[in-house]
Amino acid sequence: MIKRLLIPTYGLLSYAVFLVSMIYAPGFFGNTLVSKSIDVGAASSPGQAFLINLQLIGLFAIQHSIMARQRFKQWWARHLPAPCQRSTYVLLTSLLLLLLFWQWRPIPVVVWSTSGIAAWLLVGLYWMGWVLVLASTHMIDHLDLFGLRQSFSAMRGTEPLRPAFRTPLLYRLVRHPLMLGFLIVFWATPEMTAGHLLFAVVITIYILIALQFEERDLIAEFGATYQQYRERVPMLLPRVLRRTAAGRGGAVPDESRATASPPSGG
Ligand SMILES: C[S@@+](CC[C@H](N)C(=O)[O-])C[C@H]1O[C@@H](n2cnc3c(N)ncnc32)[C@H](O)[C@@H]1O
Repeated sequence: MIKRLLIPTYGLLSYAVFLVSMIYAPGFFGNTLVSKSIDVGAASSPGQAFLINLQLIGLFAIQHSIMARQRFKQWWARHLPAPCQRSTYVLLTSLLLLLLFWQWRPIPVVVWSTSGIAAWLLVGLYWMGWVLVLASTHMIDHLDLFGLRQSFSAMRGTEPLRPAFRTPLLYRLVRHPLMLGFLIVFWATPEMTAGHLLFAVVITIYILIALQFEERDLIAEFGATYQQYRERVPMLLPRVLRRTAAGRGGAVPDESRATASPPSGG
């Protein structure tokens, strides 16, 4: 009985910490609404800021990657009740994000700056990125992604259903709309500073690598269904945009094929 109450309480607390980080994030990356943002904070030399910031991203990336892998999940299934696992992952991810927001050092060298209509368009694109992020979590399974479904199943004393493979709406346009939303958020800014650019470049590389591993797991789980999906639907750039780019003379590589062989290991 105690376990049945403790597990959902833990799940709700983890979700609350996640909400705090996700409510703060748009202000942090958009340099708006909050006092400590990506371009505002304690002054340090560019070299020191660079090193501290790299460590903050590194911590987040290491935790996020290790805990998302099947081998790690099998290992900690022996130490932690199954319904708490996703909540713990969400809790640690959110705490590391909050640490990054708090400790991030600005490097205020301006790389590009826009004004007028271009600036407004970039701000609009930035907020569209967040809408894409939020919508995508609901299209896959918001409650499962953030551990709430598992917690409530424990409260009812039932086994949570394994999430099914799904391709609703945005997932018919690209395979990773949630990550596409994040990439838009990190790059769409009217004024790009060196600190912001550092974050955008490193996290983009990280996301592109992490997606190879995620797809490897998805193929292991859903087999031919996911393979066919991969052949049919582009990874991040919708076909209509790729055709436009190709029409303008830009050579657009086929992402589906480019990612056909995920890296080994991990
Ligand atoms: C944080 S979500 C990101 C989903 C996707 N990479 C995206 O950017 O939209 C990661 C979880 O979604 C699951 N997932 C990804 N694509 C899926 C699909 N089409 N159907 C069901 N689950 C999916 C993965 O197994 C993983 O547990």
